[in-house]
Amino acid sequence: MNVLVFGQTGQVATELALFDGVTCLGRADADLTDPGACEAVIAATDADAVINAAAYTAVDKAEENRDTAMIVNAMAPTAMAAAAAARGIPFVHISTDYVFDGSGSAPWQPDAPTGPLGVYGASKLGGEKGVAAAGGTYAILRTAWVFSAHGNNFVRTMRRLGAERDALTIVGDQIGGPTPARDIAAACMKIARALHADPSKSGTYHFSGAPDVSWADFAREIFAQSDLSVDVTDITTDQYPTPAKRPANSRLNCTTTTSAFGIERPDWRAGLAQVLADLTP
Ligand SMILES: NC(=O)C1=CN([C@@H]2O[C@H](COP(=O)(O)OP(=O)(O)OC[C@H]3O[C@@H](n4cnc5c(N)ncnc54)[C@H](OP(=O)(O)O)[C@@H]3O)[C@@H](O)[C@H]2O)C=CC1
Ligand SMILES: Cc1cn([C@H]2C[C@H](O)[C@@H](COP(=O)(O)OP(=O)(O)O[C@H]3O[C@@H](C)C(=O)[C@@H](O)[C@H]3O)O2)c(=O)[nH]c1=O
Repeated sequence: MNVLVFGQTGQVATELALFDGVTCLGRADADLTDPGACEAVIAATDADAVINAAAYTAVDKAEENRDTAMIVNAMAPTAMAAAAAARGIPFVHISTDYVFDGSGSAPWQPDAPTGPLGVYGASKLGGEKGVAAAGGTYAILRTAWVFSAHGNNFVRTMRRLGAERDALTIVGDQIGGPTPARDIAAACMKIARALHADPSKSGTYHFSGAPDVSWADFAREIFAQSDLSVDVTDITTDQYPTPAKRPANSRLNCTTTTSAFGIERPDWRAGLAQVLADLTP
């Protein structure tokens, strides 16, 4: 199957590029600040499916760059979904746990009420709504806390800070499932194939790594597996002020992803070991 991917340099796009039949589009091929250009690329493609792995992902910066975040994360995916619908090919769109308000402690079901706390989450929710309303075959795959050997992510941040300091304070009251980018790429490919065969599987799905942990415990595991001796102290969200609010409860219930596509939650600790091996020269 030939698959057109928006995104080239990002964590998930880099992993998607490793699959046969995938063509990745960078900014020079399709700039998401120009939704019409994204639409035109799909109108001209002979691909069997489209995956959108590009997004404005700078959570704090989005607070002051609302317009760009909205165009890239809401308007561009909406235009892509319309173009894919017009061509009759499935569209897989990646979204985020940050569409939820983080209340409670139960894992969020895909049809649970949304309530983004910041601009990034609101812009991603706008994209979800546009994709679902476009009338084509689609999957919205919400994931969380993505990490890989390249790009910006918590693992690389912790490795950098851990090399400089012997003690860190990390938020311990935000809980979620760290997710290896490699597993997200594999899930997107499997879902694209399944939708191609059976459009009735269209809908919103969840996919995150297991077990759920706090950022502080995620950091502890990163240091343990890296043989770095760093003392991690839990702090509360209030003690780590940021421009954008983050959800306290980012747990995602992924059962419908397993029942519809046979995709299980990956153990992120194994994914972390792979990523650290890739990072070590
Ligand atoms: N990172 C995370 O922790 C999480 C991510 N997600 C979602 O997963 C998906 C993939 O995220 P991830 O791989 O981490 O993303 P990255 O932040 O690693 O990469 C973002 C990608 O989007 C591209 N991009 C940004 N703006 C534009 C633009 N205007 N035109 C063209 N390309 C653009 C970037 O290209 P360039 O290098 O040119 O800027 C880059 O390739 C996104 O939908 C994200 O919202 C969901 C949950 C968690
Ligand atoms: C660096 C650092 C961060 N933190 C906290 C801040 C925050 O609550 C948490 C994670 O910080 P980050 O800024 O790396 O994570 P953040 O950019 O918020 O990550 C999010 O990115 C977007 C794209 C998503 O879609 C989400 O799923 C999620 O992965 O760790 C500390 O407590 N101490 C520290 O020293």
